[in-house]
Amino acid sequence: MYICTAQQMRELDAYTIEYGGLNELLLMEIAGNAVSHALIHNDLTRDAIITIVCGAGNNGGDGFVIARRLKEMGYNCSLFLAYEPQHLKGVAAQHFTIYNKNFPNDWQLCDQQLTRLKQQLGESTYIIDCLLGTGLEGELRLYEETLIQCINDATAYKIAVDLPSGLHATNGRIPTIAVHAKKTYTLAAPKTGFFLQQGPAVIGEWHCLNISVKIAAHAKLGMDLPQVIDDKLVSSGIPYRPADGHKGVFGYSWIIAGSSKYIGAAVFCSNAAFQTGCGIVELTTTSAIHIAIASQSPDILLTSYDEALEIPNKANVIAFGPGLGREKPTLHQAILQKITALNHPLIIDADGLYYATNMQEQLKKRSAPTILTPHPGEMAMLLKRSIDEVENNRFGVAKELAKRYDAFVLYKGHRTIITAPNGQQWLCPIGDDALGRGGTGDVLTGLLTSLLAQGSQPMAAMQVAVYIHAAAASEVGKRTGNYKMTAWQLIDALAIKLGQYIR
Ligand SMILES: NC(=O)C1=CN([C@@H]2O[C@H](COP(=O)(O)OP(=O)(O)OC[C@H]3O[C@@H](n4cnc5c(N)ncnc54)[C@H](OP(=O)(O)O)[C@@H]3O)[C@@H](O)[C@H]2O)[C@H](O)CC1
Ligand SMILES: [K+]
Repeated sequence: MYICTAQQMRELDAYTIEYGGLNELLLMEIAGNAVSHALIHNDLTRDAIITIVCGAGNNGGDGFVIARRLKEMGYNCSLFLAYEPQHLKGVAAQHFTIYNKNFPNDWQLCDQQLTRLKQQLGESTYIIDCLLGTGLEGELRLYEETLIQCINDATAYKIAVDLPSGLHATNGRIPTIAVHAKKTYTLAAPKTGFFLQQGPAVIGEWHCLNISVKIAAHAKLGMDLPQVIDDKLVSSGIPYRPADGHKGVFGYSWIIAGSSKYIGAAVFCSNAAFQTGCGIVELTTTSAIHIAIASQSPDILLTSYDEALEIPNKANVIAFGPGLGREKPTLHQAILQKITALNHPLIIDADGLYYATNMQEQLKKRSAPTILTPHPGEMAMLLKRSIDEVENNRFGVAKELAKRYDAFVLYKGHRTIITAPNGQQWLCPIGDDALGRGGTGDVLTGLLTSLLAQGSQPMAAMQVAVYIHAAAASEVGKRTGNYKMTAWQLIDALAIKLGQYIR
């Protein structure tokens, strides 16, 4: 499923109208119909008391269609207009006229004191938010701010049409206040703002409704749209596991990680790799922690980087970085030099990224794939910008880094973005605060290493890894509470989750 900015949505609308034989009036009818059907099938009970609040733009226009359709089907539905009907323009005005022909004067105006509206919202079981959609510009006006506050104050189940009013469709910012939706029925495509900044906090559960907009025309229009990772894609990306496979078939991961201070990073990364199906995992780390690791994880082969670096000849993927620390720059820089020259897929994570900043040109020349896995602080370090700057442009900076290093980039965040060297992007739509704990990043690197070792291509491995990692964490969080999930519990849950997604 493709993701659009507000501007891209407008261009695709215009294309649909010009080349698809549909006009704006019809598109709005299709949109309102699609939402009313979804509401009836998924949400509304027969005794529901529904209030639809409409603004003066086309988001409000969708609301007039929804109100008409629900009333036609006998639902108890009240329509509130934010502005006098004479302020309506274009197709929204036309749809209001159609509504008013079918249900003459069966609507109310949000009065100055908002007493009628507040009373109605208080008695409602559902509020359908059609105040503002993709047309929001700049700071919210005080009047709309007050209306949104009234909607949020009500206890009714709130459903946003296209997006919660007050949320900026493209950048995910909420300049003042936004409707806190339990659910969002978005039209034609989810908007980029759903996955950025404050967007995820207000959209609730979201569903995309097909309204005949020609999304497939994006390539013709020169748009490079990111896509959302979904269950199907994850299932198709899990490497095939033949029943007669032996350890040699399931790959050999070489993980270079850990230090006296960060023992856990090495343990979690290598165990995540081993416990998600990789045939053999070799961990190269400081000999000072060998005994601690061996007693905890006897399945992992151990070598030391305190002496000359031995390159395991069976290794088919290398991960470098978790828990290295920055205390031994000469040693770790030299290791990165050596492994960069090898013809293996190479994942660079955590402190490994610190050493990678000195090696952009060598990394760029690699013929085997390189995968960089920065969080926002590491992205800021790699691009020499502030965290605010990179976070304000997550899709853009991920592409820029991929291009600079000719690498795959897994840009961690509440909604992780993955990017191929050619700029193609995918977004993970799930993940919550259960993952906000030390060790979970090391687990992700281990899982990614394991999938590559088992034969996945880099893009598929990243898609599966971020999604399974997030889905497994949510499940553990549900069981233990999000305060309590440990990296070990997450590792245990990974293999079970992978099993659920195997075709
Ligand atoms: N995706 C599709 O193909 C379709 C989407 N539809 C729906 O159309 C809206 C977009 O409609 P648009 O008219 O462009 O914009 P909105 O309704 O979201 O917003 C316009 C109104 O918002 C007011 N506005 C703008 N900024 C502010 C602000 N800062 N504070 C308060 N109010 C603001 C604006 O008022 P003005 O006085 O500034 O004009 C307008 O009243 C999309 O989201 C979908 O719901 C189509 O129905 C079908 C096709
Ligand atoms: K809305």
